[in-house]
Amino acid sequence: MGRLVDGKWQDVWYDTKATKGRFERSQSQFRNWVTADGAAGLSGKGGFKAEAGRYHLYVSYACPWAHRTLIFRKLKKLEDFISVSVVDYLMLENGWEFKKRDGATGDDLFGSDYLYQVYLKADPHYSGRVTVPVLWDKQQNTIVSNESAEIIRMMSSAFDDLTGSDLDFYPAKLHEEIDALNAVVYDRVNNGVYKAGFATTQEAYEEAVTALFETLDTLDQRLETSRYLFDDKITEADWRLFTTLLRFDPVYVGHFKCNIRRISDYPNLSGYLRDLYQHPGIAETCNLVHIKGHYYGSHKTINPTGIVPIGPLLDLETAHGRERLGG
Ligand SMILES: N[C@@H](CCC(=O)N[C@@H](CS)C(=O)NCC(=O)O)C(=O)O
Repeated sequence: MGRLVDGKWQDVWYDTKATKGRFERSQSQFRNWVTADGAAGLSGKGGFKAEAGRYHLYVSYACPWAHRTLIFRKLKKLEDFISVSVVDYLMLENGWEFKKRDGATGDDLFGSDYLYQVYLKADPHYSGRVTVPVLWDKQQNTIVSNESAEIIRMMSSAFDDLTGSDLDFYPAKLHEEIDALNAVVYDRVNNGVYKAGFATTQEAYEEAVTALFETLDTLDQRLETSRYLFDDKITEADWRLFTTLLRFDPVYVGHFKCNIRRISDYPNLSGYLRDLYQHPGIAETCNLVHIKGHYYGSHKTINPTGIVPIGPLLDLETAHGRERLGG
């Protein structure tokens, strides 16, 4: 775990001293957008037109943020249009590494050893964290974006003329509602588990865990009568919640001490998780060996022995019974 400072790698863990033990996630710095015609998007510069074979994704199967992009690449039929490299699941003193083992592919573009070397190709003086996912432009040789929330929005629509996909996970009439729910789920659930797990004071931990379970309780109620978060059509908000729910019982309950309840204890969230997992194409994007191996093996300040628990037994394949709610 570490960061680049003016282009030099430094091996440092998150500093929570200045924030009373609270983990604060830093902002992603590459914020350009791929658009259908290459015009500038909501932030950054223009010049990134949607074209077949031009872009490359760097992901980790372990990472919930990168997992979003793998799901959108699959569902939006982008696999033949955007290539992908998968980092090794262990993230140690050199940050994310490229190795060819257990589904990790190595760096298919440059043969790099470490992901920070890819960041340095885009900006030799980069300062900041070296995170996945990364959307790379093979034409301009730079990073388009390292912000998953924005990469999935690009994938949602920019390539539609090429792929012929008309699946819309962010329908215009729901923009405000989806954005509002995403903001809560991001703060209290997606990032909430990290705030609990990386807290270094009791107060910071309890604050995060309390907010997390209050929100899970509310979501479970919402899903009592609604198959997905917005009635019977899957939206972006569902996929953003899914990647955290998938990791919850195998990792966040134990490793991040998010243990008031398990997802399997929630009557509706548990079936909802299975429903999304069983959606065509999704199981192939899920890799529990990388997920468990990464968290338990990489965070030595939390789990010094690196031992990966064998359990829990998961039932992701069993019937979810949610067809009764429509969709
Ligand atoms: N806001 C970013 C966050 C990405 C992120 O933090 N990814 C983690 C992996 S789960 C990472 O690469 N962490 C490395 C680090 O913080 O040094 C996004 O959603 O794309």
